[in-house]
Amino acid sequence: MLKLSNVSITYNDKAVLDKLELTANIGEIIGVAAPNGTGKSTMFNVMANFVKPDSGHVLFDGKYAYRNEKEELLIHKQLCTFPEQKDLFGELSGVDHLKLYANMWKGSAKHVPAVIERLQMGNYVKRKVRTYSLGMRQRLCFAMMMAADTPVILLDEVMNGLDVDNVALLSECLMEMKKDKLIFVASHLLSNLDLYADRVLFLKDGKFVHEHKFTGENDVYLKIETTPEKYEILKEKEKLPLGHIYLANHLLCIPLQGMSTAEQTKWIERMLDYNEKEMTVGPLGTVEYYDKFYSKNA
Ligand SMILES: Nc1ncnc2c1ncn2[C@@H]1O[C@H](COP(=O)(O)OP(=O)(O)OP(=O)(O)O)[C@@H](O)[C@H]1O
Repeated sequence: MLKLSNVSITYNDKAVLDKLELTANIGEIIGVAAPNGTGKSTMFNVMANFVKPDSGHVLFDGKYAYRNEKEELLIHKQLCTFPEQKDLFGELSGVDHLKLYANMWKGSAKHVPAVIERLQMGNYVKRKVRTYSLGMRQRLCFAMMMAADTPVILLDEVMNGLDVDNVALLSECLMEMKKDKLIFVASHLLSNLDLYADRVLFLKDGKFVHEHKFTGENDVYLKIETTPEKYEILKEKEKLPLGHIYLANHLLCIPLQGMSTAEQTKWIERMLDYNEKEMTVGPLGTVEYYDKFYSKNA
């Protein structure tokens, strides 16, 4: 559906995207994680052709690239980027915004009432946008994208400024929407990505340094909260298994895959002496991979 090939872009002598490769398909939610200023928005801007890469290209449906206006139009009919709050019109109502997006992409606004109902916006959507709170505006931006209902959606910081209930509501909507869409979500709300993403891409130095897939077949780790001092003692006294990692100066992860039950139990018992807060068993999540790639001691 969407393919990036050899995409590079340099700003001020820094390769923000460096020969980036990616293939993504309908039915997927793809999380993109990286610290501020890494290149997530730049990647979306290239996907939407708001920025031309120095080299490489974006291909849709195996045939359309941004080679001319006709192709750009064909792609833009299929792709919607998350509107920014600053692009909303204070003197128009939420309904006006929704109708605008619905008509622009679908040529009809028949589905707008269903969007309003799903996002529980009925009590304020007829008011002028200048009277909305931050969270109300953010929900409207999300609703506009639902109204556009395109097959490809690029969401940059979609959960910004939302309370817990609204994060849960939008997360549910994303899961409902994904069956006939390809959705990208760039977010700093890392554990939220674990809820709905099929895979999370970690961008660093212009490339994806890791792709975390939520396949249900991820490696299982024993995760122990321990101090750097205790970790140093551990390294000396215990022969830690190959593949263990110590994340962000606080979390030791010991791979349990391939160990017998007796061996696994032995490690749990041994770690009781070193554990500071809690000890858990499970796969590494987005937060832990993020620590692995971006914490100061990574
Ligand atoms: N038009 C531009 N001119 C010069 N530098 C730019 C331009 N656009 C982006 N950059 C630089 O490219 C880098 C990546 O920026 P980008 O906005 O893509 O990061 P991001 O990962 O989306 O960050 P954030 O999480 O803060 O939104 C930054 O160093 C930024 O200053």
